[in-house]
Amino acid sequence: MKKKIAILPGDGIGREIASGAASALEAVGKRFGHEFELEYANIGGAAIDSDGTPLPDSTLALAKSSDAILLGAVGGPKWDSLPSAERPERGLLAIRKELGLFANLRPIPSFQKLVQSSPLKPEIAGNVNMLIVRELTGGLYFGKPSERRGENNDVVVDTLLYTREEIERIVVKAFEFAKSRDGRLTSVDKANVLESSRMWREIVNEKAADYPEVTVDHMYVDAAAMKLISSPGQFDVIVTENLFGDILSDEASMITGSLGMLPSASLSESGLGLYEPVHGSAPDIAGQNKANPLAMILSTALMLKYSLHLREEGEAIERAVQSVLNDGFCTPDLQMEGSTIVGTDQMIKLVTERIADDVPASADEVVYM
Ligand SMILES: NC(=O)c1ccc[n+]([C@@H]2O[C@H](COP(=O)([O-])OP(=O)(O)OC[C@H]3O[C@@H](n4cnc5c(N)ncnc54)[C@H](O)[C@@H]3O)[C@@H](O)[C@H]2O)c1
Ligand SMILES: CC(C)[C@H](C(=O)O)[C@@H](O)C(=O)O
Ligand SMILES: [Mg+2]
Repeated sequence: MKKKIAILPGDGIGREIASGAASALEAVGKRFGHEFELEYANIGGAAIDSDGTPLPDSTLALAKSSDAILLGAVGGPKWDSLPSAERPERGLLAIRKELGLFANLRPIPSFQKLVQSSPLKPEIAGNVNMLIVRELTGGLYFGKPSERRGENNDVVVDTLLYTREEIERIVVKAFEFAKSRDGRLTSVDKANVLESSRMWREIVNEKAADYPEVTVDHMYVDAAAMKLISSPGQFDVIVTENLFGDILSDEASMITGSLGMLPSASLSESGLGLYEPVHGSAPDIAGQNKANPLAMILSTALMLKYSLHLREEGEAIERAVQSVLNDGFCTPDLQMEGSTIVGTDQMIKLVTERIADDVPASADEVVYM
């Protein structure tokens, strides 16, 4: 089977970890007899430098003509002083909007082997398997007006806007995931203050009638932030609006132990998917061979499962990652007893070799989604 994959490395560690995705695909292709045609394009700061815009038309065209898209990360100090409409992050927001990638899935599992990496007590962090379903193309990120005003530019407005349809489709997506998992859905909002959250809650309650097998509860976002730390094991699927989901997923990464461990999938109604780590371009460690490439490699596994419908192949990557961690290898962002710290390149090599080797499933296997 031949599939075309767009790879958009972006900036900072995005460029270092993207090679992990390519190596993993090469190993999967060899072992399972698939041909992956990888085409690279710029996005973010790299695209500002090459084309003068964070999302060149050619990058968007490549993404649209591909079977799936892999993205590293965008942004960095070099472009931080640009006006907000010209920043690297705008390229990321624009590709999400242009491709209609409204459903961002961020699985948060605990790995037994990594339990020391979490600042939480092992009995709290050790038994978690949650999925954050984040709305990705609406809310404060896209509402207009969003501008500085007044004679001295000292008044500012951002707009949190959602249509009923936008909320319905993400809520339905979350119910579907909850139905196929543990049957528990937590909708996170701020309905004690925000009108948008009141409509969100109304829609969740309406849709609940179609999913009698799913138990629904509502939680205010401030309380949810606390519960993620005090009792993360209580969550199965969380559904929430764009900004709340952004913040809560970085917080939740500390349950697994590092931002460098969290992959994500962003899906459209047509089925096109973009896969990227939850983390950013990490300028503080870029170019030092210190970045954890596993979030990117695990995003590649999600791509195989959710866009290319190659579940066995995706699980082969997840199993290879697990096996490398079980043998005590980790990048500097992780902590394990008796571990061997390796760099980005070596971690990529270790995982790639084990994809080729067909490692057996381990007893504490983590399946991301
Ligand atoms: N999806 C994206 O492209 C994305 C996501 C978040 C932030 N950003 C951008 O990235 C830039 C830096 O933002 P930030 O520093 O707030 O967030 P960040 O996620 O880049 O980094 C936060 C911290 O986590 C560490 N970290 C992140 N990924 C890691 C990995 N794979 N391995 C080891 N350590 C890792 C970093 O070293 C840093 O200390 C900004 O320009 C921001 O806008 C982009
Ligand atoms: C870089 C930024 C625009 C982005 C977001 O806020 O969505 C990032 O933080 C993420 O989580 O993917
Ligand atoms: Mg974020």
